[in-house]
Amino acid sequence: MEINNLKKQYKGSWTPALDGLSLRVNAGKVTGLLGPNGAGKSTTINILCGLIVPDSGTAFINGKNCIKDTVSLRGHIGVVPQQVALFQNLTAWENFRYIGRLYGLPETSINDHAGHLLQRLGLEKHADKRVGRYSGGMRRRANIIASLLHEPELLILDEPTAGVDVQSRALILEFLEEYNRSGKTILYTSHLMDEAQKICDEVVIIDEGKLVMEGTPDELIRQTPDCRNLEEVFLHYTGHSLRD
Ligand SMILES: Nc1ncnc2c1ncn2[C@@H]1O[C@H](COP(=O)(O)OP(=O)(O)OP(=O)(O)O)[C@@H](O)[C@H]1O
Repeated sequence: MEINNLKKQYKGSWTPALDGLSLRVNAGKVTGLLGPNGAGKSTTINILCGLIVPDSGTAFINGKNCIKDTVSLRGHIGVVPQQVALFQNLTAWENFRYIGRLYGLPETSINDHAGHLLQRLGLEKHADKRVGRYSGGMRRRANIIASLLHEPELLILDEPTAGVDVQSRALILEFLEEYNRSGKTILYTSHLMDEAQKICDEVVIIDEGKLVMEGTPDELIRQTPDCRNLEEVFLHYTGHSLRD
């Protein structure tokens, strides 16, 4: 995945959300897209998914243009948005069957694949409950399953562990590592630096819509004076001022 010189300014906004952002995500790696509030992470993800059109710049996934080839890209990427994107009045099974049909998947493949993922993400006993009755952690896990039904090569997650309990978080991270070991590429955003340091092969730090630093967590920690962990590196490059 490659982004070049992306610029985006929302209508009515004084400052750009993306101000010439360029970055690369290598295939088969877990890459963390990190930045303070308002840095431009969700805007970047939404452009990659074809939900937002940038003012200028390019974005390619597997050689396909994210701005022009949105329909053909859909089969290659799975997206887990910050907000739970499931019907609250339907059960998990009903949601997955509906989403699977939208992707044109055969019924048997939806059943097999969703069944396996429900079990792997600890939801098999709750599959016939309405999603509206799920806890926050269960909703997040169900959201991940929905994004994986079509077995995408690239999985993009926007803060997948925000606001979940320790158990759900541990299971989600373990699952993502396992998914990556099966050869898939993951791009994810988080404000949790210890988590990013643990699971990311590479991290990209952005701020005010621009690239600040990129590299492996170890490289960045070694290169940055007086920093012992990724959180210290992050604060070193993005500063201590609040982004209210
Ligand atoms: N729909 C919108 N209309 C106007 N401004 C927006 C819109 N969406 C985002 N912005 C602004 O664009 C900038 C980048 O926002 P974005 O949501 O991409 O940042 P982020 O890094 O994902 O932040 P967070 O960590 O808080 O989720 C912010 O200043 C935000 O207020």
